[in-house]
Amino acid sequence: MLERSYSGVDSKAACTAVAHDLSLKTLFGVETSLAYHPEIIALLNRAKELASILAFNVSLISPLFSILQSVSDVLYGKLLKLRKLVLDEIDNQLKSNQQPHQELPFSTYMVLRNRRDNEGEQKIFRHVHEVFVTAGHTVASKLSNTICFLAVLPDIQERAWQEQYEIFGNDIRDPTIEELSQMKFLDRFLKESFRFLGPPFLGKEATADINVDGITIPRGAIVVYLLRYIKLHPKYWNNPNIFDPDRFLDENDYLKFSYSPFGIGIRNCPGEYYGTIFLKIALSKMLRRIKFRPVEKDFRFEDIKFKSYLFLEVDNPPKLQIEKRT
Ligand code: HEM
Repeated sequence: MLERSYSGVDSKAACTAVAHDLSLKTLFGVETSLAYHPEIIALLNRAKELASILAFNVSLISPLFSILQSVSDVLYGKLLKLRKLVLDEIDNQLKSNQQPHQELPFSTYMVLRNRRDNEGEQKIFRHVHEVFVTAGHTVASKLSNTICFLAVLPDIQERAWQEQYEIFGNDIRDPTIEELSQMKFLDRFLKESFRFLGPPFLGKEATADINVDGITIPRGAIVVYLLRYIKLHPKYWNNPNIFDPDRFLDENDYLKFSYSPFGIGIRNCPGEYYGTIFLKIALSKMLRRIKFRPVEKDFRFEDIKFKSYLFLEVDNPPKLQIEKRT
């Protein structure tokens, strides 16, 4: 039960718990309440940091493979409690499930199939862990970072709340798909947030010789495109460093490929729809219930520092004060 207000809330830990709980619930049908397990949250965040160090130093993976394997086994070992929570819940679900297995959540069905194929528990848990990383960490970091933007941009937060009020009045029920599609300002807010938060760069291998402005990129070359640079370049955006959701009012105002937070082409993100819907539901529910502001009152958007993990993330999230809306 929310009291009137809390001060000093660590949005990163809170959002890691919420996002992982929800992705486990959606994809495995498992209830975990990770907010009551701060040590698991800390380990999950450490695992993400390890993964991002490797992502930026792929050349280390091969020479250090056996060391990395042991580090990751220690990490998985420490996550035993989580493994138990998840696998016990899946077992309960399977025991009480009267439907054919195809009716189970997709990921539970995958675990079951792995078991039938006699995969070891370690391998099965790795499958569960992959879901944490792709579905849990991505939305957790986006959720905590967008809350941080709302907190330090009170006018934007007020407009986002106003839109919710127009759709729901004082009702705090879950939104329907139709109501989600009415949240145009929230859409623009998320788009603008992703301009600051998406991956700093993406890499692709050229599958054929490609000619770009007279320069030939040979087949097999790795092409790295610097998204961060493009998304904040004054050639493509007016006042690129200003946080302005309304720049997305007219989609013709920006070049298609100067904005691609979910990647481009056939290997783009398959979780785009899930991730966006997740964030809209979570933010809609929060905006209607609470107001965020930084404990340090002078903290402004310009004070935010970004750091590259797998994605760009707010490196210095302010502690938040949250206040219940009446
Ligand atoms: C809102 C948060 C998310 C963002 C910003 C995001 C962004 C991205 C980006 C930029 C890529 C690389 C695409 C490319 O190389 O062109 C990617 C790949 C991927 N994402 Fe996401 N993602 C998000 C959420 C999710 C979720 C929720 C899932 C799973 C349910 C997911 C699963 C994946 C997978 C499996 C890939 C690899 C696709 C492949 O290599 O074929 N993502 N994501």
